Amino acid sequence: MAAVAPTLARRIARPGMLPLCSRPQAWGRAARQSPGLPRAPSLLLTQRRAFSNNKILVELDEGSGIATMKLKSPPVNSLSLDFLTEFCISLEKLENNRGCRGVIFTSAIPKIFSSGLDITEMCRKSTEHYAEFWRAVQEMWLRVYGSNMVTVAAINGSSPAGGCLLALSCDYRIMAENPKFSIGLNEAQLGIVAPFWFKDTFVNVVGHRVAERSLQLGCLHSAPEALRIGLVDELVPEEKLQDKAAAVIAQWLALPDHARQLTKSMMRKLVLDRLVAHREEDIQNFISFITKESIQKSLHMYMEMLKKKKG
Ligand SMILES: CCC/C=C/C(=O)SCCNC(=O)CCNC(=O)[C@H](O)C(C)(C)COP(=O)([O-])OP(=O)([O-])OC[C@H]1O[C@@H](n2cnc3c(N)ncnc32)[C@H](O)[C@@H]1OP(=O)([O-])[O-]
Repeated sequence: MAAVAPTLARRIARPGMLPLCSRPQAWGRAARQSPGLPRAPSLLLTQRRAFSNNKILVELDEGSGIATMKLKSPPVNSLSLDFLTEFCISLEKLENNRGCRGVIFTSAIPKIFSSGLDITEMCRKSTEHYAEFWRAVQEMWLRVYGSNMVTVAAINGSSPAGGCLLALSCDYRIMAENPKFSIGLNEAQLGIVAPFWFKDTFVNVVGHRVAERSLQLGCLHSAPEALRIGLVDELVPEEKLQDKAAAVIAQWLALPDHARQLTKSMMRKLVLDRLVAHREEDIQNFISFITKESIQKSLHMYMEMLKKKKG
């Protein structure tokens, strides 16, 4: 896998090449085949296949067609360029496997789902690096938001900013009912601005008013508050999270794939098309924004604040 990752990173990064996700995936593809009557995954006598790279562990239950992608990039599952590259490779493998019909995203790190974009990737780097990094962030979102598969986030820890975006991009969100875990698009607290496609994804989940207030204030919502505003769909005790996620996917997979996929595509197309049509412009916007001295100062201060809080 280590040999494959830089190749994909280059494919994602090279402006002249057709981007991997030049077209969202939820349309223009034949429906996945349902393996038969839907059954609860626990009742199946099935084979599990696992594959892993440095930062993602994938398990596919071949009987139910449900895969689990476990994020395992200590200490906090930050979305670095390497992480995003490996994430997209793993997801692409599942997308290409017609036996896989649903994916659960969860974390292998206790108490943290994902800490969002890796802030160090946005500090004092070259414009080439920023372009490569931002293309990889776009790619993750295009792949998850446009996926043909049923996607469920089993949020077993805190999930700020980019971590929240990953969860928001899924079809369904279940969070561990621990009031210490928080989730939200807190970019404003770092002195940075969530791009339009983060905002659109958020609005599509919670509605305009709730999204506007939450974005302007850079809110991190506790798990109960996240349920109240519709940012997550349900809370369950942490030990029941994975079983609940599998049961939800089984329920969604009970419908004919083509009808569910076309409906998903119809609901998400506008937002996906907007980024696909303006991908390069969005990268340039990111570069102009992130290279501002004031923004670099804000990010530096935020990282210092994280270190102080720790020490
Ligand atoms: C336009 C752009 C849009 C941007 C979108 C984004 O996603 S912006 C991202 C917005 N994200 C946020 O605002 C989240 C900021 N993070 C947090 O709030 C907390 O770290 C936590 C709640 C995730 C975990 O709390 P905890 O007490 O369990 O852990 P801890 O706090 O002790 O950290 C352990 C180590 O990890 C480090 N590190 C942490 N996060 C990041 C990161 N994103 N990146 C890099 N590094 C990060 C931290 O510095 C420390 O390093 P050290 O000193 O060991 O070298």
